[in-house]
Amino acid sequence: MISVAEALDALFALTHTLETEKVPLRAAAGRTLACDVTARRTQPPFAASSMDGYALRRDEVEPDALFKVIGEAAAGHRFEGTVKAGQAVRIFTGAPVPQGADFVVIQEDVTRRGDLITLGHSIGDKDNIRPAGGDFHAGDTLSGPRVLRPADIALLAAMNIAIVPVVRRPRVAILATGDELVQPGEDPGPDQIIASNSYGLAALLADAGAEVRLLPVARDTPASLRRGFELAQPADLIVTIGGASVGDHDLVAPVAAELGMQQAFYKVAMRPGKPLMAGRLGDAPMVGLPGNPVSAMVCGTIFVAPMIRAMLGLGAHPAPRQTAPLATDMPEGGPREHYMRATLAAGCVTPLPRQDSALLGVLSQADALLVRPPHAPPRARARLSRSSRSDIAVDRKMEHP
Ligand SMILES: Nc1nc2c(c(=O)[nH]1)N[C@H]1C(S)=C(S)[C@@H](COP(=O)(O)OP(=O)(O)OC[C@H]3O[C@@H](n4cnc5c(N)ncnc54)[C@H](O)[C@@H]3O)O[C@H]1N2
Ligand code: MOO
Repeated sequence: MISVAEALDALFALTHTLETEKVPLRAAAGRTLACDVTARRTQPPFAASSMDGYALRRDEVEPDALFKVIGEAAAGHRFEGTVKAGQAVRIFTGAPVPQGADFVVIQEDVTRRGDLITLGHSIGDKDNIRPAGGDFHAGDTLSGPRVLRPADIALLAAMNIAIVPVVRRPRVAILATGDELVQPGEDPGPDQIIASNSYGLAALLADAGAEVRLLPVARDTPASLRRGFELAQPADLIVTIGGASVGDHDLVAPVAAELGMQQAFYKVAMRPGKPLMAGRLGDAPMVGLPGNPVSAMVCGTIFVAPMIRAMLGLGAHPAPRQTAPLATDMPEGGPREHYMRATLAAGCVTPLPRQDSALLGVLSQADALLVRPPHAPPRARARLSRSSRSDIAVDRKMEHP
């Protein structure tokens, strides 16, 4: 059996960065910016007032100084003239500062009578002017690749970028297998259960940036599985669920092999998730996830979501990890790397008491996976010493590593 790190490397070797496409700015949120984008303008494009008040010359600011108001500058409407000695221009937030002026006195510090103003006594040094280019200059870049957050969308808009180059979303086809499976909302027979994994995986991979197709469940026959693989094309990644183990009805590997799958590996030294398989089927990588619900979700988090990010050009990186103090004593670990469902509270990590890989209720309570290396020695609960810290994978929401 290969290690988790070896399996992840083999999976990354099956992927490549997808091509770039252009989308309108409104459709770019959450997408991956494909390359550096260059600002088409300077912001602000002119020195702008940051307050409502009066624009005048700094060297004339002194208590009780008197000025004549010669005009007005509002946002979108500059004052065309020049401010000379003894003159001021009424100005509003966002307006271009008129020529000759280099200071804005806020209106609260001014007394106005007709077109004359008198300054108050506590004006201070702040000029209340935002310099041209104070935010960014034409030619500055927003660097890619990166996942575009709302703040990035605002920045691109200000840069006057209406069409955004993004990496195409990986098309993922999810094929659940098993005679026992029906869709949510259907009426299961006495021996049937709901195909929960497909929905959890779809949510996980869509969140990672994929465009997910859920195929009809394949029955436990070679013909139905073959049909499922046909329906999976075209895809950038085919993910099967179930039928990966050694039972008489576990047909994914033999049928995929018959269709020409070149196997990269089968079985990983991890718990849960041991019967994971992967390879290339036609042009697309294929990952065969184990059927147990938690196994499928853990493998999705540790392997498939990182593959999606690699295809988006975000780099070949494992799910993020951090360390946290252990809140409870732990016995010696087993031979496989163990991804234990755990909770984080007050910065400390606690494994949940039941770790059966069928328990979705436990997975839903978890907000982290506690990673125990193979043959981990017993661990005492942390007493605020660094040596008692344990690795945890993924962030608070397991679907978003
Ligand atoms: N003799 C052995 N038996 C098993 C071994 C083994 O090494 N030797 N490995 C066990 C482990 S570990 C796992 S994990 C499972 C993996 O089995 P399969 O990938 O073949 O999965 P299935 O048998 O099809 O299903 C297992 C379990 O999960 C349920 N399931 C399947 N698909 C879905 C779905 N889309 N949504 C919800 N639940 C699903 C299925 O009904 C079964 O209960 O094998 C062990 N056995
Ligand atoms: O590997 Mo299975 O995934 O332990 O339940």
